Amino acid sequence: MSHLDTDRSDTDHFDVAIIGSGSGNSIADDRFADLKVALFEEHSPFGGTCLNVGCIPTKMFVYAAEVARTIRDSSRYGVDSTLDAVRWPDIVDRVFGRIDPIAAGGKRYRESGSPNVTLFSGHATFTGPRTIDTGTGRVITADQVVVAAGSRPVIPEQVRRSGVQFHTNDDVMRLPELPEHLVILGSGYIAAEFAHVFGALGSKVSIVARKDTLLRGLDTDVSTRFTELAQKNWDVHLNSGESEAVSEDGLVGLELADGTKVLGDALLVAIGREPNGDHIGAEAAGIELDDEGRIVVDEFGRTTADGVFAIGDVSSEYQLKHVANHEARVVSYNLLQHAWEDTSSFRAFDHRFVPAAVFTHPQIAAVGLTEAEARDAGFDIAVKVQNYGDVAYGWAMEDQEGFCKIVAEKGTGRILGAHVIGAQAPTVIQPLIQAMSFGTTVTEMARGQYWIHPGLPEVVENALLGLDI
Ligand SMILES: Cc1cc2nc3c(=O)[nH]c(=O)nc-3n(C[C@H](O)[C@H](O)[C@H](O)COP(=O)(O)OP(=O)(O)OC[C@H]3O[C@@H](n4cnc5c(N)ncnc54)[C@H](O)[C@@H]3O)c2cc1C
Ligand SMILES: NC(=O)c1ccc[n+]([C@@H]2O[C@H](COP(=O)([O-])OP(=O)(O)OC[C@H]3O[C@@H](n4cnc5c(N)ncnc54)[C@H](O)[C@@H]3O)[C@@H](O)[C@H]2O)c1
Repeated sequence: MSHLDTDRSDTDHFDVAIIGSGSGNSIADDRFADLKVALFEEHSPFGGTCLNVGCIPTKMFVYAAEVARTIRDSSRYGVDSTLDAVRWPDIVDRVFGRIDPIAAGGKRYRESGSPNVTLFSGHATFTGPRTIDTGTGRVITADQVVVAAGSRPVIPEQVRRSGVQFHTNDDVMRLPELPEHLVILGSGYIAAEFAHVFGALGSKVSIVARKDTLLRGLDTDVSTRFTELAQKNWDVHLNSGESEAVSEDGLVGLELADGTKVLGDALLVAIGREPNGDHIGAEAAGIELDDEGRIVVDEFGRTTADGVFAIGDVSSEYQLKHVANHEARVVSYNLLQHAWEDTSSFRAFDHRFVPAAVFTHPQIAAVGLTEAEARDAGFDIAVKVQNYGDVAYGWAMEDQEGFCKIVAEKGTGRILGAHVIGAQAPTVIQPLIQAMSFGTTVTEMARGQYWIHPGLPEVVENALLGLDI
């Protein structure tokens, strides 16, 4: 018996407690069949952000937006077509008609299909070390706990107190009608993806960004190109300063620092997401949060409280589902070691080459260091920017927007970063993620394999060959 174990005969005592049914729900698989597990989810629908209000529905909307865009752009290829109508309610039904039953099925499974798991549909709050008020009238204890409580949209105080009606990713995908004019506060992933979705489906889109570029966290060449293209596609207000939410004549929107009013019939707030670690009684549990409200974890996912792990948006600087999934796999394994202080049998998080993609128009994907980060880190680097339009498939697409940029270390030929903007960027970049993860050098990658001709990944091949390493 480890020092974490307590009295197993107590009905309110569990082997493992998991707070959050997003990535947390994947932890208790068949390997946990002999363990008594408590799972907490306060929200309906069940299944967390990615399934219900994040990755999955947004990408289903993005696909519909791509179809609409393809139709609108078809004449440049000699194919004339007209977009007859966008049936927004049918698009919403297609998305949630698929997702809602999956969420309901997931909940049913945890309620009645997995006998070792007890689902508590309430807000979990620590009242002491590994002691949790379930929000359903019971207090439970557990030998080990995983906090997988995710994050929520940041709402600026001036928007909150204005009383102006606004939306977030939680509800904007279920609007009863397609807005004629959507005003978006923010310039990051969510703003870029929803601008594409609503813009392509027919809404006028205004983006209000505090600074001079959209998607500022990305490589400068990518964010600059994206900002230029966004200015052609949408009504973009850069350097807005702090905006106030306003409503006028039945319209809602923002008043920028210079007094300009940007008004439409719906306002979307997308200025980042904050971790939910401040809502779980962290202090009573002995769980430390950092300055940005994230739960502090080590490479094994251990928090500062004995027996308590954390994964995903609540503790990770990467608010990405593939990272939350990876962390869930690692912590799931570590839980089964029934160890805490002796980490010799534990697995560690691998955050070396975390990729990300923005499913906007054009699509964007990145992995590793930006050019500026590589220079700041003191690397002697070679950089190559290869246009989609330089390779045969890019000609076929008449592409004048996309490029693949690779940053590599001179001498060693090590790939330090890759940045793609253009059609299918998240797919085009995957071989570069693989090369970086397995330590394949520029020359090995460029010439150690065939590149299908004339496939789009030839843009990667040519970028590699163009590097002066
Ligand atoms: C619009 C949008 C699009 C996105 N698209 C992508 C994408 O394309 N690719 C990608 O990689 N990532 C994407 N993400 C990010 C991704 O959704 C998150 O990184 C991921 O879902 C985080 O998973 P998680 O398990 O940490 O948290 P969540 O999935 O948020 O799960 C946390 C759960 O815990 C519950 N909970 C919280 N506190 C308590 C409590 N005290 N008691 C009981 N229950 C509690 C919450 O209700 C929630 O269901 C997107 C996010 C958004 C918002
Ligand atoms: N495809 C994907 O993987 C995907 C898609 C959507 C969301 N996500 C995840 O969700 C996270 C949150 O997305 P997001 O777009 O809300 O945040 P974000 O961090 O991507 O971008 C937020 C933007 O809002 C700006 N901002 C901050 N405060 C502001 C204010 N008061 N007024 C105006 N602008 C302000 C910031 O400068 C930043 O550019 C992302 O960082 C990402 O990790 C991922």
